Amino acid sequence: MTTLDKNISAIEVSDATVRYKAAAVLQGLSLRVRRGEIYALLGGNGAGKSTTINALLGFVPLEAGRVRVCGIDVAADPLAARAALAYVPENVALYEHLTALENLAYFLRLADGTFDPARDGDRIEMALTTVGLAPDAWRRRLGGYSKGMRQKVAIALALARAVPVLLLDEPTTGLDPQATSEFNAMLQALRAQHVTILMVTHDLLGAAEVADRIGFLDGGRIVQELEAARASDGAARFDVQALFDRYAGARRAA
Ligand SMILES: Nc1ncnc2c1ncn2[C@@H]1O[C@H](COP(=O)(O)OP(=O)(O)OP(=O)(O)O)[C@@H](O)[C@H]1O
Repeated sequence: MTTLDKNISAIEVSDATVRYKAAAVLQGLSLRVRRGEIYALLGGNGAGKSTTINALLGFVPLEAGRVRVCGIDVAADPLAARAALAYVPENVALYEHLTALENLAYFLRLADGTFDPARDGDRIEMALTTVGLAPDAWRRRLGGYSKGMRQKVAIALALARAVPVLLLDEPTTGLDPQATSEFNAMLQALRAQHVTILMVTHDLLGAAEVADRIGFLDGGRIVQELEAARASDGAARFDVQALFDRYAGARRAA
């Protein structure tokens, strides 16, 4: 994984404008996520959250501005930028008829032809352990997995590939409280490995539990940004009432 350097931006969006036909969806969006940081991007329907992810992945052209991932300009070198990213959609697409171990081995070999599960299997096991997938599930087909378990496999794949930046789209939607709490624990484990995470969500309270910073997107730009206070044990804490007030303020300001 990458070295933790809080001064280097893993994600840097500067004055980005994206237009679909007549409508400007991102309107001068600026956003920085530091290495090893968990950033939650909140916003109402149509605020431009998915468009922000698509801009990071180089799937939508910018009318103005710039997007960089680990210092790589997405427009100039989309393949190199994409190699630094793992995108985990709300509904993960992996092979249902393969086990977790087989899925990881297959996709790792696809990403790197020299990958050999017999020699490099430790990488897979470490990744599955970090995301907290119970070992008794490793040899079961994904067809019988819950949504939370599939998500763990997708994130384990990113970890095994040593991808420095994760983009998570609505990761806790449809997870039950147990799976949500496991997801939160997994994010802490990823943070310990200095993975940078941009998480798009509608869940303000969930974001307050795991994020280092929360940004509110409205009208295609960040209208409020809040940083968690650090407790003496190092844990990030938000004042939840202040968050709600700021969110309401953000929506009025937009
Ligand atoms: N390919 C497209 N062509 C035209 N308009 C689009 C396209 N994709 C998104 N839009 C519009 O851009 C706006 C922002 O969409 P986006 O999907 O980025 O919002 P969002 O914040 O992710 O919303 P949600 O929470 O509903 O997923 C919306 O008004 C949407 O209808």
